[in-house]
Amino acid sequence: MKVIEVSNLRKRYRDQLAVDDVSFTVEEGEIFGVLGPNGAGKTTTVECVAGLRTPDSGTVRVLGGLDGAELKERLGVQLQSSALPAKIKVWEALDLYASFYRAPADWGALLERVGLGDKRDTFYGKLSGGQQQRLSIALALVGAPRVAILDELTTGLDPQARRDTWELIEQVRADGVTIVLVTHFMEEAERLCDRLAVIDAGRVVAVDSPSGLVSRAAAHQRLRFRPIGAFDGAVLDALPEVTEVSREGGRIEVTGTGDLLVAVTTALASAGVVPADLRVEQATLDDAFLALTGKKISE
Ligand SMILES: Nc1ncnc2c1ncn2[C@@H]1O[C@H](COP(=O)(O)OP(=O)(O)OP(=O)(O)O)[C@@H](O)[C@H]1O
Repeated sequence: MKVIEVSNLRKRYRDQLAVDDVSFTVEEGEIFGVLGPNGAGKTTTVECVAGLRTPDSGTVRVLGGLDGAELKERLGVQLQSSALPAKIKVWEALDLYASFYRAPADWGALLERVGLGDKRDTFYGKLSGGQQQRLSIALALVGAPRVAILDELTTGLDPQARRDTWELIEQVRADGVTIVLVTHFMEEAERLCDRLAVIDAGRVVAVDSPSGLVSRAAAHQRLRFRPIGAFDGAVLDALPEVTEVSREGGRIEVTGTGDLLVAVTTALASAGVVPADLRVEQATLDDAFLALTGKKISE
């Protein structure tokens, strides 16, 4: 079931065209990434999805067409700008946010879940960056939403806090919440997202799984090995994944697409050839992004 349908979305701020033509759909239960460099139009797009901005044109349908109060009940949003006053205590923030919903989650349990059980009475201003981020995730979830939009979830966090947050997001998804994750971190996108929309300059340049993007955009992967056994290049030439087989001294170099490693190793095994010193130069999501947009994403 599609929980979000965005079609031909367009949004201009005075002389700045922020979102030019964005379309994508999000399936129930997936972690859907919106990936792009700074200023690509990601935040504007998700603000339109959340009903916080009105698009100039195009349509957004969430959960079959909810809007207004119904939409707010079902959608949890964590935006980059949602800073709280320094003097609000953790429990007060949760209690306040819970009061906005007809059927809120048990925020005590949520607090434990985000690892802030012992910070109930701490002022927001006294929390570390990672703890503030965790609280903002708890606040996005306090209405027990079916869809959560999380914008730049781990920006500014150290690597450990970032990994902890990723684990938390996976648990939230396991509970059946559909998640839209705005990010410009490739590692985060690769690790968490089932599918991604790559956005550049207000346009969607591709929608696919991380591995699909990698194999689609970064067409050429390369394998190198030293064959042990009687090697005949024709065995590999015949594979649809293989584009080229070349020899360099005693080493073989194979370029190709798709599941090249599996295809080549399987074919070699059936031909009785052992690929010694096998090296794989795997394309990454960074390569895919570069191939799709012509630029490197800034971290
Ligand atoms: N309220 C606003 N008024 C005017 N221009 C805006 C406003 N918000 C965003 N913009 C501009 O619209 C473009 C898209 O911004 P947006 O915040 O949607 O991108 P983004 O991909 O989320 O970037 P970032 O990761 O830096 O937040 C940018 O050029 C930005 O400067």
